[in-house]
Amino acid sequence: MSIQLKHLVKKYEGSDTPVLENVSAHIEDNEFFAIVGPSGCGKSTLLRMIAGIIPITSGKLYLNENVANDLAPQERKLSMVFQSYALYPFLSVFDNVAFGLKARKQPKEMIKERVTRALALVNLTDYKDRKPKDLSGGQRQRVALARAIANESKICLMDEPLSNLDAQLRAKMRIELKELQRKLGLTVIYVTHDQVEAMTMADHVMVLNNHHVQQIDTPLGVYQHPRNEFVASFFGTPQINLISAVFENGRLKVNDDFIMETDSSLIDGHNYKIGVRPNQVQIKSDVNNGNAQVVNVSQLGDRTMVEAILNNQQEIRVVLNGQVDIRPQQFIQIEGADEYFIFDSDDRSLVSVNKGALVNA
Ligand SMILES: Nc1ncnc2c1ncn2[C@@H]1O[C@H](COP(=O)(O)OP(=O)(O)OP(=O)(O)O)[C@@H](O)[C@H]1O
Repeated sequence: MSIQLKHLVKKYEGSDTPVLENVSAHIEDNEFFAIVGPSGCGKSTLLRMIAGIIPITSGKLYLNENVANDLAPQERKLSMVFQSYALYPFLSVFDNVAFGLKARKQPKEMIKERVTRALALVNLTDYKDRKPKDLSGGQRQRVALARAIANESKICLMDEPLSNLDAQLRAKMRIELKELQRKLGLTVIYVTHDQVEAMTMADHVMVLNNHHVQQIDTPLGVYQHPRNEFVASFFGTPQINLISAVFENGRLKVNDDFIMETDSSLIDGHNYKIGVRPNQVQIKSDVNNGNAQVVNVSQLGDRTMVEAILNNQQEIRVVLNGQVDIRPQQFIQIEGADEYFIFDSDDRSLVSVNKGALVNA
């Protein structure tokens, strides 16, 4: 089932400012589509409009190329998995999974077959007689998932379904969910504020902020070609460095001491932001007198994160592979970047992707 959003707008009753403006997207059949963005940006609102739980203010929603704005939720033939699993505490796992099918008065044999298969898919066959209170968080999550699967709707909407799980279980469930989606050929729309979740699971990611879609792209696309400063800052840990600079005489002047080389021709006298991912910063650490002083070092196991101050002004985060022996107070030499982005300081859009050396003014 494909889904199309055309210029969707949502205003809640009693408010003049829209929560969402002009949201358009095409979600292909069998696609895992993630909606990401900070708290309050309207992710759940968008999902609820697609589900039919709240009305669309304007714009059109197409399900399989048919306008679906006015269809009741049950007519949309989709299933939903929420952050709170919404399981019935007094029903067994089996009956929880069977609930929707029973409510629709499906034949008994068919219900048994579908529920059994759904429970097997999520590895819960041995737990079918238990009550939700006797399950772990991850198992409860899988019951909710089995219920969505048993409905055999081809579209599954998920709102932060893994947010109540501990880090280890989350990582495991991400893989299981992705596998299930592939195996069953589901079209999944997945809401999360977690960039890692979006990056690891999705075929395409929609980044929402400030009532608008910032970018729709593949996970690599949003990382390698962020359309603006917000997207660049949202993806990647630790966060991208953003350094103010002005374009003068064919070079980006960071301050009176430093200049970043660029081969882009920019507007003379205009302000830009240099965006450098921490792992793209080139440094020399075995120097007596470098251009930056280390303020903090975090050993991350396989990597070392160094926070340093360039010329007592600009803070720069650097990530180095392996365990590197660098200490606070020490000087390092920041040499430039293997790759960096240039953003326009006014509208914060991406102007170009560069590589260059940081040289003395
Ligand atoms: N029923 C409602 N009436 C009025 N405003 C609402 C209603 N529901 C949500 N909002 C507002 O709409 C905005 C978007 O909310 P929404 O729940 O869609 O955000 P979200 O991106 O899912 O956030 P989170 O990640 O925190 O769950 C918020 O400012 C919220 O306060």
